[in-house]
Amino acid sequence: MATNDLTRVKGTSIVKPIIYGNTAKYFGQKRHEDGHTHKWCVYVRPYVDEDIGTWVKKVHFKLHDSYESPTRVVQKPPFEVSETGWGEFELVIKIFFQDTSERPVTLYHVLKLYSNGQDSELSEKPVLSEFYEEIIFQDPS
Ligand SMILES: O=C(Nc1ccc(C(=O)N2CC(c3nccs3)C2)s1)[C@@H]1CCCN1
Repeated sequence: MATNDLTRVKGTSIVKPIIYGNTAKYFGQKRHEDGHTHKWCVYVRPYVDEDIGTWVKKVHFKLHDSYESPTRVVQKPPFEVSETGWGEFELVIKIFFQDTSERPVTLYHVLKLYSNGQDSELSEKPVLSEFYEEIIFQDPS
């Protein structure tokens, strides 16, 4: 059965594995105009190579309230937000599905900028913090 088959099959579930998290890179110095030190990208990606847009309608990324327009709505893949900043904070990621009968899924991710704990920003190496999650659709329509 194609994973996008829309006929409802009782007693079945469809598992859609995803990766979510962030990459970050130190500028090399603090930016004078705003004190920012890093660029970063937060994302939701499929674990396997597929068009995630066939089953994800949009993703909300809720940044810290000090950011302009802190709730970023991404309506098509790639589901990611790129920003700059100086610190680490918790983001809320809310995933909405093409099948509107499916409730959205909310994930929480602490933005990681420093490889070895707070303020160890001297590393020129990119930082990666990502997690595996399985979205399970019970008795999909
Ligand atoms: O860092 C932390 N919270 C942060 C919240 C927002 C941060 C940030 O990077 N930015 C706001 C954004 C702006 N730039 C200009 C105007 S608003 C750039 S950092 C916590 C505090 C203790 C440990 N972690």
